[in-house]
Amino acid sequence: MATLHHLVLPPQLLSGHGPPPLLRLSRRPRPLLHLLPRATAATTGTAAAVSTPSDAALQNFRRWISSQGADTGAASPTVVPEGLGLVAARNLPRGEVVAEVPKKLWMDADAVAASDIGRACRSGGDLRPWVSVSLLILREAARGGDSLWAPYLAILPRQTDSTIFWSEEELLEIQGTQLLSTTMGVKEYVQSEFDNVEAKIIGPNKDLFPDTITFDDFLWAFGILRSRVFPELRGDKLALIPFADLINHSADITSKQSCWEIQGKGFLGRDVVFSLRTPMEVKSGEQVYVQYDLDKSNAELALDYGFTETNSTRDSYTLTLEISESDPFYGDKLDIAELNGMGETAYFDVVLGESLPPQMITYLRLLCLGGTDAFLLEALFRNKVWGFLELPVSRDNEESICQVIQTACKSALTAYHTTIEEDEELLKREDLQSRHQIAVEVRAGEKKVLQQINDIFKEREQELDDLEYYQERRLKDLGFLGDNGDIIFWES
Ligand SMILES: C[S@@+](CC[C@H](N)C(=O)[O-])C[C@H]1O[C@@H](n2cnc3c(N)ncnc32)[C@H](O)[C@@H]1O
Repeated sequence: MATLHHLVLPPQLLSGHGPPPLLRLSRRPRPLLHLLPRATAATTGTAAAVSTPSDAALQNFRRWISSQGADTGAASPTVVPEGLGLVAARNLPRGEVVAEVPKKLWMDADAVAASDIGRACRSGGDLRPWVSVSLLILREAARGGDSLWAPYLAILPRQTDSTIFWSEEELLEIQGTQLLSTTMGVKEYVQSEFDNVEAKIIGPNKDLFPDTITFDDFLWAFGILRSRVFPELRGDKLALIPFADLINHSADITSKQSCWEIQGKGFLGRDVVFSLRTPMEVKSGEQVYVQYDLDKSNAELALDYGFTETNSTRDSYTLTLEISESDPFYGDKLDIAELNGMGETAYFDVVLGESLPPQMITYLRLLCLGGTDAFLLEALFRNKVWGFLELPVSRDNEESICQVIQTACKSALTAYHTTIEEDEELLKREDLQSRHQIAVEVRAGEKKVLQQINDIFKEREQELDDLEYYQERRLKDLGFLGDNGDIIFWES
């Protein structure tokens, strides 16, 4: 039987009245974040309610970046509605270099290796690049003014509106969403990585990490990387690039062309720089923007960066389909799925206003195959069955995929605590706080996609009598069935 997962709120978020907390006698560790002085003023209004650095910190950062050999004359870090951003210091034609940041300023694996935590990170075994760069950020923050990066660390935000930083109360606004489940999954993953580095690196190296590093500190570093690393610089290439990472996102930029490159400069090209270019012409005094990622859904934007777009192509829902182990044909179905590049579980991202992903219906037909259609699962058909499943197999099979999906969509829709109409009313309000707005946009988007999927299969259910099924196609192929559906006998 096909199963389609919808995601439920973890019990601790369903009620504000859990069991009384256990009394702990240990001192609550003081988070390292107090060492990070991104300052005071909070921007309000339609944009994110983010804190912005003091004038002094910003001036200090500007002085530092140019004194370190970065070429940043084309744009200036400035307070903008999105927090900090880069504002053009002169008219910039499309493709003009906005900044060149030398490698010695990047916070990346090489910087970790060259730093005083390099040896500890190496001895910690196979640390993921983001984990070791996070430790570098935290270590450098703890070194205060002694750190090369102190002026940069001082202007980093303490938080973004990413859902990883939301309170339990704020998370209640995304009850029932896939975003909630992903957020909780990411936090659990970060927690397990934290437990590992705490045991292997932080604990045994008190000389390097004399201040307590809490999970919140580590989550902050993770959030900084997640929101500021250019998407193509992930994995081993992961690097935080001061100054270049101040560039904000605009939905108006739809070019797929990359806005940056890594270049060799100077004698024999030995001086490696990160070169950021403007994807659009920008007038002096205007903010330079880029497109962070055209393929991310609103839920992904909310999780990674803490904002969403009103563009409906960002609304999506991931259907998870799986061949149940209790299915009497489990082995055969799995074999067929694997032969066709799929597995026991398949994920399909359905986007609002777009047709269903290729192979979704084929996979669904496989999941629901049974009864008198089960002969198609026999070894004899193994190499052809996927092709057969691309078209309707039988009325029973097609009816059951329609019902499975409609039941699953309806069940997923009941997990949300508001209707699409209620969400749309809320979105008309101008006083919505940024996190509330993100929550409403994501949950409304998910529900619209679920509704769309439900409607597609409801409509299909009405058409079951008009579809052509495997047996008819087969008879036609063999020349036994006329176009109007009558059986052709040799005698006639
Ligand atoms: C790469 S940083 C850009 C610099 C950042 N604004 C700062 O103050 O340091 C990405 C973060 O900027 C903010 N941001 C960027 N583009 C935005 C947008 N279009 N709307 C709202 N916030 C945005 C989000 O907080 C995001 O996580």
